[in-house]
Amino acid sequence: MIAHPLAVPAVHGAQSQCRKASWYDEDWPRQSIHTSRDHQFHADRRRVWSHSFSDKALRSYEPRIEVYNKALMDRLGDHGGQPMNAAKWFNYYSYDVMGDLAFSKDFGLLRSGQQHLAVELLNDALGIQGIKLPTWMFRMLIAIPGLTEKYWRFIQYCDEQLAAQMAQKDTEKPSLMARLLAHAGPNPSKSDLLTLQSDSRTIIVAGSDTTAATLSHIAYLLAKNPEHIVKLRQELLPLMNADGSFEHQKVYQAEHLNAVINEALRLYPVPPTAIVRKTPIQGITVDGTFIPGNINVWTPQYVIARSNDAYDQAYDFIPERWYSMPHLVIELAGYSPFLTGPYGCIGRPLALMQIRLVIAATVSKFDIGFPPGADGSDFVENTKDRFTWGLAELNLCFRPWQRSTSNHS
Ligand code: HEM
Repeated sequence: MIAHPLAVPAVHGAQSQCRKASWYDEDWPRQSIHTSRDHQFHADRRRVWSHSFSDKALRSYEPRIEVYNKALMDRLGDHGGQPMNAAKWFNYYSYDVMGDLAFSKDFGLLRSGQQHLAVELLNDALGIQGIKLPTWMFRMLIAIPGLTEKYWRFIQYCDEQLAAQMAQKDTEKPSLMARLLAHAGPNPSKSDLLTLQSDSRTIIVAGSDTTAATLSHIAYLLAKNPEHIVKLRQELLPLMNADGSFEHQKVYQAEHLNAVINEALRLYPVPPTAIVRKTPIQGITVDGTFIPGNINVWTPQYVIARSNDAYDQAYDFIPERWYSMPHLVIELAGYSPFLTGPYGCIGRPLALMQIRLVIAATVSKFDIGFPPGADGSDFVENTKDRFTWGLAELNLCFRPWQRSTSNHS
């Protein structure tokens, strides 16, 4: 582990010779855009995926996302300001959005309010991976019949989503998976099929879990620091449409909104710790220290975020450090919540669009606070690092708020 801000560009930057470590082989022979360790295979796969994240594609997703955004606001409102597990509802929201965009399928979690088998399986599967066993031990464990049944049921579930998508002929709503299938052609080879199955799993995990965790942490931080809800409203309400909705085009440059998201991702990055890379044979040098070749390294964003070498007042939630108080960022190179370089998050623009629109809608409709006597410490203390975050219950009150009912905010 190298908890040094300058290790981030050295290990993950565009010029770095470090490559994905054997941890990514856990699913071999399946390899996706995320798990492939073959540089050329990965670059080719990324090219295929990139069409789904163009500006044009993103614009076409916005009305689809808006449907789930409205449903989420309805659900937050249904509780009438009483305590509710916000992490659960953000999870349902991000899973519904992922189902629609990735598979043209409405999973209906927000509508039904019922835990979906897939979310349960996803949590169980990530729980097993979160133990972070050495790859050989993990592969041995999952080969023992019955021991890791839930893990295999999740893999099977992802394969079924792909099969359903393959069976679907024409759809009015193009999906990420349909684009990947179109590229593979009508009769994908056995290895193409393995890749598509693995990509299906990547979409389900990367496309929902990360966004839900970030929304939950932002809501927690806003409940703890309500002065930033006031500040967000001052910035966002002038950008709101007459019907109370927001357009991404109008809010994507809102500096305090972006700063709140940046600061939440600094304090609670996903994944928080281990994005493991293998150093090149000749080794690397970080701030004058030589790191030998052929070893596993990672640069824990969670730890670097709390380092005084990287940030002034490192433990404090100060969104302004990202625009009007840049002196509070001592070493910017250490901040990389979506990673940079060849393996950086391809879903970044989609994730940011969803988060901006949900936060704008939430603060324009609700005050966010903790139930009486609570301060949210249960949430942070019981949330676990299991590659992404295994979120604990986040009990929050969303009290309806309207501009006319408040004097100052
Ligand atoms: C706040 C939300 C998100 C955060 C913080 C985030 C962060 C990251 C990070 C740090 C990585 C590198 C992981 C590694 O190398 O093991 C990554 C990779 C990836 N992310 Fe995201 N992500 C988010 C949302 C999304 C969404 C919505 C999608 C959409 C499907 C997505 C798709 C991917 C994919 C496909 C990769 C693998 C890219 C590659 O290896 O070339 N992510 N993400």
